[in-house]
Amino acid sequence: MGAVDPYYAFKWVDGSDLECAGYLSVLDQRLLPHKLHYLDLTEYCQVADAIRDMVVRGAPAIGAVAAYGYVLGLRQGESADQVYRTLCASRPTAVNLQWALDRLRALHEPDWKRLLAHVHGMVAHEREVNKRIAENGAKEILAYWNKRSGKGSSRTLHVLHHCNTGTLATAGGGTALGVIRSLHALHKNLVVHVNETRPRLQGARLTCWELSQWGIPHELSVDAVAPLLMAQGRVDIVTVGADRIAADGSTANKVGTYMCAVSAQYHNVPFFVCAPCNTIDLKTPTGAEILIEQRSATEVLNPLEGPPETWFAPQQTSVYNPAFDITPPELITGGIVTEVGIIRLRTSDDPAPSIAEQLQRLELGHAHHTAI
Ligand SMILES: CSC[C@@H](O)[C@@H](O)C(=O)COP(=O)(O)O
Repeated sequence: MGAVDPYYAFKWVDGSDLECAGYLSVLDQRLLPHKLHYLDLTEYCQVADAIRDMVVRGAPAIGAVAAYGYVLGLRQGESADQVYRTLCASRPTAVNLQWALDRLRALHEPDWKRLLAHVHGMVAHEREVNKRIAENGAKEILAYWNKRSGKGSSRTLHVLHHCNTGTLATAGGGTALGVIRSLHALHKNLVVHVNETRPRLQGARLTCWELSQWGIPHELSVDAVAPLLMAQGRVDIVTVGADRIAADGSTANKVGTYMCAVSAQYHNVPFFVCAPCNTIDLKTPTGAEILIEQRSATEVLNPLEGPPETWFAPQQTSVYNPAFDITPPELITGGIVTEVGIIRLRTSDDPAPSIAEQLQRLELGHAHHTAI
């Protein structure tokens, strides 16, 4: 899958002279699918605001963008601690953000230009990681599909996807959507059922847009339709991304993921989580310790930010708006697709080694494989 998209979620633009030392260009995802508009960020607080306001979103993308924000902060002469704290607080659930900032801070590198070179390296690595996730996931799902429907079967493969996990959400070609894209290259007869993903509609606005850019057939439904689609036998597999995976496999992802996983298990549909290894947070033992970001009531009550007559509910309505939910490991029946291979989750009738053990083994195997 060597396709290059005509758009990007973020890009560092080098300065041409001493007046302009370079800046971070980010696609304003709030305006999609109607407008492709890029913002130029030169200060770390602008980066923190862009992450908080979801100009840029998606766990791996905000990790990379925060890393560039850290460089901008040091270039401004701000203290490393201050920049770290501000960026870390911008969105708390996705571990990639903290992971990237921890790595940069640990370098104790005062020269922003050297740090910038380091961040470019991290982003290039993430791009490779995305490619491998896409390859591993497509291979795994195709093997499952061939077994189920007969090798070479031209039957349509129906994939359900929640939220957005494509180029827009990552530093490369995507996680779960990257898998779908690779799968589509191998098995043309594929349809993606896209959940609209209330309240911010990442599925409707972003995933449908990316799938149409890529020429992949898709159909949009409101989130609550997912269990019915499964009951009707119209979903063969579910693939989602992840914002943080605890040591026991519990997965924080966009709210609505858990509903899909419960339903997938009930209907015997394999459920795959696709994520880079740096989304696995072995320091967090279970899902109960994952901090779930709470977002504003406005997102639910008045998403168009219009006059009172366009509000979706009475103005005083009290709102609970968690951005993510937690899917327990026993519901991740397909496994976790990473760049080093597939992690199998412990189920009651199929005990598997811990995630830490599997990760270590897969990483060793991967290092061996790439060395030869
Ligand atoms: C590629 S990443 C997985 C997740 O980051 C994605 O599915 C998701 O939940 C994004 O949430 P968002 O709130 O849009 O940042």
